[in-house]
Amino acid sequence: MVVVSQPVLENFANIKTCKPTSNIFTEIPTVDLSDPDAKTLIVEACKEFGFFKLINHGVPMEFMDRLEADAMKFFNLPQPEKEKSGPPNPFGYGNKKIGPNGDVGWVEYLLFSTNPELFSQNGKFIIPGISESFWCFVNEYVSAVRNMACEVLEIIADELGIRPRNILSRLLRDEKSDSCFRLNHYPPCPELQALRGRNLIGFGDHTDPQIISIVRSNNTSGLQIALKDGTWVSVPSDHSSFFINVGDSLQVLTNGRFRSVRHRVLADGLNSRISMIFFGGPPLTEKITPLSSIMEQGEESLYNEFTWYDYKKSSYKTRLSDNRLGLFEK
Ligand SMILES: C=C1C[C@]23C[C@@]1(O)CC[C@H]2[C@@]12CC[C@H](O)[C@@](C)(C(=O)O1)[C@H]2[C@@H]3C(=O)O
Ligand SMILES: O=C(O)CCC(=O)C(=O)O
Ligand SMILES: [Fe+2]
Repeated sequence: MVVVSQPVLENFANIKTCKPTSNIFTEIPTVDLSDPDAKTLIVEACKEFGFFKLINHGVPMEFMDRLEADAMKFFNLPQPEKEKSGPPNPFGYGNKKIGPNGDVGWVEYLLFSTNPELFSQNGKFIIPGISESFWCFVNEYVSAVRNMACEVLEIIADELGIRPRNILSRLLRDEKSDSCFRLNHYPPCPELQALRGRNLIGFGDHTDPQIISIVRSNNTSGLQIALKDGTWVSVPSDHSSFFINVGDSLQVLTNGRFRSVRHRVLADGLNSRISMIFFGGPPLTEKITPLSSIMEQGEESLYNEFTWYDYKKSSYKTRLSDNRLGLFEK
């Protein structure tokens, strides 16, 4: 990776670029949630890729369309209007700067907590400048996607022999669940040609710290995942499906059986990309440790014991591409 030279492309100051990859992930594991074989396919995909595509998921298309339209309305506001909802701390509107430690990308975003106490107060949305309708559409979408994420986690529990089967899903349903929701807007970048064949990074490579992330985007591609051998592959977009990422916490809860997927987003030269991601996280006090019901006799945890609070605190001191889990490996 290189940093774009100054002052030629001042707009892109500090935004990284990467070599173009021609690998399209054509064999992307695709799971039909209504298929009786879904459980085997989900578990295989989580072990091999930490990633799969979900179809027939039961989340109404109107929920996605309504939210996407309101999100676009927000991102089309004049810059000073949007800035009324920022800076992110970590919740709120952010532009180019990702997290507190100097990461930047060709992206603007809104980050919300889904914890009711941090989402709204006295019937008012906690982030200023967000309309009532926008707030309702976020709520409607997040509730439906959370339910679907819980169904996936229960299927995983069944297939791995984890008892009780709601041991993972209850972490997302808990009223103190530290889940969050992100709307990302990657504006088109017509100046891309000036980068002489390199790609501009929209959202730099990273793994998600939570248990599970549910990604939905419009029909502009850009998402890439890293395979086990480190090769980057492009995920063809599909606006009616969800893409599911295993997060660091699920890697630990399964004692490394599942793999937390490294992913990134590249900017597009012509089209705007909108993505909506639900990050399913546990309550802050929850211990993130391998589930006893999957451990074989004599098997030891690969990780030192920590709570979600410890992990989150440590994560916010890291740069996006750091190996955050490495700090907790035995
Ligand atoms: C650079 C950072 C942004 C991030 C917090 C962090 O310090 C490291 C993890 C990042 C990440 C990646 C997944 C999600 O988008 C996110 C909300 C999260 O929980 O961890 C972001 C954080 C962020 O943007 O605040
Ligand atoms: O925008 C996307 O598709 C993915 C973004 C992402 O990985 C994140 O917000 O953590
Ligand atoms: Fe991510």
